[in-house]
Amino acid sequence: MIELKSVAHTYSGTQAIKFRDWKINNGEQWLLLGGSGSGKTTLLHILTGILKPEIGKVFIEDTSIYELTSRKLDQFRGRHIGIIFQRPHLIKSLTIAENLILAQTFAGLKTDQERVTEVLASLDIDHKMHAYPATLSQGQLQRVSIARAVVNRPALLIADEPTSSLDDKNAFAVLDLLLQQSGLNQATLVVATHDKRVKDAFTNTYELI
Ligand SMILES: Nc1ncnc2c1ncn2[C@@H]1O[C@H](COP(=O)(O)OP(=O)(O)OP(=O)(O)O)[C@@H](O)[C@H]1O
Repeated sequence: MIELKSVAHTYSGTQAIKFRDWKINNGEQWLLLGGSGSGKTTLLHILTGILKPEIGKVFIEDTSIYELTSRKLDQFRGRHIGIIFQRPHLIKSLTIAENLILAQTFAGLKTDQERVTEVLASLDIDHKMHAYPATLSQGQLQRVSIARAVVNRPALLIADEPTSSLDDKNAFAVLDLLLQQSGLNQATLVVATHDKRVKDAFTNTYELI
């Protein structure tokens, strides 16, 4: 379960952004909606352990994440949170498989080549396992970044604007993959977007105003 309790944040020189309490049960799929400047990125950073809110608490699987030491929080993030950015951030000098193995190592986990192959196969991209990122298409890179996000079986899978730069066909294809992967890996899914096209795919919505 993921819980946001009495969270608010103030950047220096700006008004406080207050976030409604939010309880997400395991396996649920949520849309985080909000217009430009409403605080979506701020909230994603708070949820993913990147930004400690000025006040309030964030619990992931009973751990109050901002009470961890920074080293423990880094490992916790690697193990329990998978993030998919709008554009894939892969290491160019490593192959696709090596990029996924690095994600395991960063999380303090043992290298598990079988899991890497399994995840790449579930996204139909295992044939590119030994290729370098520069040789893949954008759509293929997007699938690899989903694979990297789920490789450690995170409790929470977060996607930040995964569809807004895509045409209708590709936007729905990426959305299908996210929903499918969150189901396969029993991960809670939060998709942050201002892309109203994806609204119907979710029953749960947390809206920032
Ligand atoms: N580092 C910062 N310093 C000061 N103010 C900031 C900082 N980051 C964000 N803000 C302000 O906090 C508010 C929320 O910003 P945030 O980036 O979370 O919004 P958003 O919903 O993600 O917007 P968008 O959809 O345009 O990316 C905005 O008013 C923004 O100007």
